[in-house]
Amino acid sequence: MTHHPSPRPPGAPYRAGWIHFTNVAPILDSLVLPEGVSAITGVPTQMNAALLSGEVDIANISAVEFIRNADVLEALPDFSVAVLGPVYSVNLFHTRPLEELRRVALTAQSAMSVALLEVLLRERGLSPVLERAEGEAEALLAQGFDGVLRIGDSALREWYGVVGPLTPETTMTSLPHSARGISVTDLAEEWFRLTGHPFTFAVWAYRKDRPPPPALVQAMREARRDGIGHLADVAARHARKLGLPERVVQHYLWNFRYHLEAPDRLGLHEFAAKAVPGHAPLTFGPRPGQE
Ligand SMILES: C=C(O[C@@H]1C=C(C(=O)O)C=C[C@H]1O)C(=O)O
Repeated sequence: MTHHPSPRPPGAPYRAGWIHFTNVAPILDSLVLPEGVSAITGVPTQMNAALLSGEVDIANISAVEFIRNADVLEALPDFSVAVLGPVYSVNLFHTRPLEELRRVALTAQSAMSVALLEVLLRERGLSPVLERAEGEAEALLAQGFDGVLRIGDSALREWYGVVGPLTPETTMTSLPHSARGISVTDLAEEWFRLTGHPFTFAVWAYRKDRPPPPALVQAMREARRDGIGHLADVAARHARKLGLPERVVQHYLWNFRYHLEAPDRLGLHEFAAKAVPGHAPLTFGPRPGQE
């Protein structure tokens, strides 16, 4: 896919598009946009489209859209939403074993998780019917789907609703994977079982002809340092918003890898080879200090 919107006129404001899920809060919550930069927010598929149409100049987008459009996009070298092992918020809720799935409901909010699910099903030689359908997992399961893919804050809440509660004796990782007849398969954990690598869900991508002003990248790095340095506060604030225990949100957040380090790139390249064979080479901006 190649898009050619006209270049930004000199002096025009630089526009950012943020997917503002809780997992990006440690970067975005304390971000102070430099002068001349504005921002809109939306779900992943909206921000993917906004970046590709030229409506915004930079966005934290689904990694798969970065890979599919690697000919026109470049990514910041040190920003990611990645995990090694479970992520807790990219979940397949199912009522029969994976091998017996017939009809799976997909969310229209996410490009990444759909592409990941397709890779994981293919690796197991499975091919259930995949359909777009919105709604809560339990409601969709009651309507005849035997699998429901959910992402983001609502997936985290629904996961906890099925497998919780956390008690002082338990940890997030010791919670069961099924309860009340519903199993939850965490797609990032499945990816880890398959590859032993992290899974990179999002990168911060921009059009190659519209790189971000250095002041914006600097502000993002400072905001991330502040957010990670005050993770308990970020978690407490978002736990209230989500209606989840603080301990759950704190574990959810500290589990993310936000710096696109070598293992995260390895996972990204491995996923790219599996999901988008023949993709253009992935390019990244200069590393901090080398700009
Ligand atoms: C892991 C998640 O990460 C997000 C998932 C995305 C997607 O599925 O396309 C895009 C951006 C990420 O921030 C999540 O929100 O559950």
